[in-house]
Amino acid sequence: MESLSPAIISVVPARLPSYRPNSNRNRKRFVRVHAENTRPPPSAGAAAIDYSDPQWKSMFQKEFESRFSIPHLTDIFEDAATLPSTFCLRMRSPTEDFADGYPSDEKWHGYINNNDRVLLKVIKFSSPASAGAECIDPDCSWVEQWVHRAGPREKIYFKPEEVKAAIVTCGGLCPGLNDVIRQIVITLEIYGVKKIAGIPFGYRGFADKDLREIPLPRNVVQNAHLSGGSLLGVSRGGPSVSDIVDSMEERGINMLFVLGGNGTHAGANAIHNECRKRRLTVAVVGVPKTIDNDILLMDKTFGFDTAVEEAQRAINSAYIEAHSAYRGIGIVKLMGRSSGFIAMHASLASGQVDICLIPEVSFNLRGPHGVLDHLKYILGKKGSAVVCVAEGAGQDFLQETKAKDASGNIVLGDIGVYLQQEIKRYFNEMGTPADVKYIDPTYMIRAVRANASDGILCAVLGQNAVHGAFAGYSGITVGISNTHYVYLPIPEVISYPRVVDPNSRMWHRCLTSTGQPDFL
Ligand SMILES: Nc1ncnc2c1ncn2[C@@H]1O[C@H](COP(=O)(O)OP(=O)(O)OP(=O)(O)O)[C@@H](O)[C@H]1O
Ligand SMILES: O=P(O)(O)OC[C@H]1O[C@](O)(CO)[C@@H](O)[C@@H]1O
Ligand SMILES: [Mg+2]
Repeated sequence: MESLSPAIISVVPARLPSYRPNSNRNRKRFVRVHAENTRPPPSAGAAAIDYSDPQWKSMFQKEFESRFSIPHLTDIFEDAATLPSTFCLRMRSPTEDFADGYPSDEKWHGYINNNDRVLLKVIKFSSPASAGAECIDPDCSWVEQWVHRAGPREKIYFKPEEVKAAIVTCGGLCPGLNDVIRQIVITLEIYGVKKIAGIPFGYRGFADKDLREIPLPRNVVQNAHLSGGSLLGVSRGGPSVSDIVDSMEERGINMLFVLGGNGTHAGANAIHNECRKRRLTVAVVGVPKTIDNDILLMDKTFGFDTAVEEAQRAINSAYIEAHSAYRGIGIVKLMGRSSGFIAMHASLASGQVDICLIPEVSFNLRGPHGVLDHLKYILGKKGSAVVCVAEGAGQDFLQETKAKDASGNIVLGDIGVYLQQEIKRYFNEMGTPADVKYIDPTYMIRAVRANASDGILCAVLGQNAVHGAFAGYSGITVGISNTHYVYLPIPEVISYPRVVDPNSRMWHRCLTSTGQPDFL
C-alpha cells in the first residue's frame, strides 16, 4: 500500500539547469537562470537543449506549455459531458421564483475562456547581470511564459446536484484558513451544490473512525472568517493515499479542496493521481496555505501579510523593552522553517530591527565580523538593539535533534533561546552585561484572523478553487501571479521550497534598513 510518507511520493518535475554566464559547458546549452527567490536545489536538473538551434525558443515554449498544462477530466474521459454553468455573475435576490437556486440565463456571465493565459514572468532583463535576472539563454532573450488563467468557465463538468464536495485543512495553522473555507462553501452553494462536508483534522480525518465529517452549510461558515485557526482543525501525518481515496469513494466525494503547504499539496497530487488510476470522476484542487510564503511562482500566499503585520507588535515590544532597559537587547523569533520571508518583511516594515537573521544567509556569531561584535557596536552607539531571527536560521549552531514531526519535517532547535544565551554569555564575559529579552510570538501570530488584504486574497482563491473544480480540472492549485489569478499544476509549485535570494533586491533593501553588515 502506498504510504503518505514525504519520502515516498516524488513530485519533483524535470528541470532545466541554471545558466552560469561564464561556464563553457553552459554556453552551448539551453539554459535557464531561475527567478529571484526560486532557485532549485543543486540536484534538480534535466536534459539540456542546444540553444544554438534556431528553434530553441519555440522548443522551450512548447516544453514550458506542456509542463504547465493542467490536468483535466477529459484526459481520461474524452467524452465527458458538459452542461452550461450554473454559476451566474448577475444574480437576483433568491425570492420564491429562484428558490431552487440562482438563474443562469443572463447574456453576460464574465466567464473565462479556457485559452486565456497569464504571463508568468513580466520583466524583460537585458543582461544576466541585472538584479534578479531570470535568463533562459546567455543573451537573456525575452521568452513568453504563459500559465492558465483562473476563473469560472461557461461549461461545467459536474452536475451540482451530483456533487459531494469536501474541504480539508492540513499542516500548521495560518491566518485566513476560515476565510477560504467560507468562500469555497459560498461559491459551491452558488453553483447549486447541496452536499458539502468538512474533513476534521487534516488527512487524518479520512481514516480516523472517531472523527466525523462536518456538514458545512452556509450558516455554519457565515462568520467563520471572524476568528483565526481552522474550524475544521488541522494535523500533520495521516493515512496512506490509498486509504484516503478509499474513504473518498465510500463517502461519495467527487470534489476535494485541499488547503495546505508543500506537504499537503504533495498529498493532494498523489490523491489526484490515485483517483485517475481508479478512473474516478473526481476533481482535487489545492489552495496553497503557508504562512512562511514558501510556495513557488506566486506573488504571495494568504496569511503572509497578516503574519508580517502581526509580527510588528512583537518587534515593537522588543524595541520598547530593549530601549527602556540599560544596555537592552530584544530578540524576536518569527516563523520560517526554510525561508526567511516573514523575518525579512517584518524587519523591513518595522524599521526597528538592527539585525535580521534568516535561514538563507549564513552568519558567524563570534569573531571580528560576527553578530556579537556587531551587537557590541550597536549597544555602544545606540544603547539598545533589536534582533529579528527566523526559526530556521543558524541551525548549524544547534545540536541536531534528529526528531521529526508526524509529517516527516525535521524538528528544529530553538535559535531564539540559543541566541539569548550566547548574547548574555558574551557580554558577561566582557564584564559589561546586557539585558536580553527574548520574545517568541510564533503561535500567537499564526492564530490571528486574516487582515483585510489577506481576507480578499482568501476570497478570490477560494472562489477560483471551486471554479477550477467545476471546469473539470484536477491536480491543480490556485495562486496569484503578477496580480492575476492562475491555475498551476501542483508539481510545479512544490518541487522545492521558495526561499529568499540573498542577492535579491528585497534582501538588500532589508539590509539597508537594518544597517547590518555581512556576518562572515
Ligand atoms: N510528500 C508527501 N506526499 C504525500 N503526503 C504528504 C507529503 N508530505 C506531507 N504529506 C502530508 O501532508 C500533510 C501536511 O504536511 P506537512 O505537515 O508537511 O504540512 P504542509 O502542508 O507542508 O504545511 P506547513 O506549511 O504548515 O508545513 C500531512 O498529513 C502529511 O502526511
Ligand atoms: O509547530 P507546528 O505546528 O509543527 O508548526 C511549526 C511550523 O509551521 C510553519 O509555520 C509552517 O506552517 C513552519 O515555519 C514552522 O516550523
Ligand atoms: Mg511544509
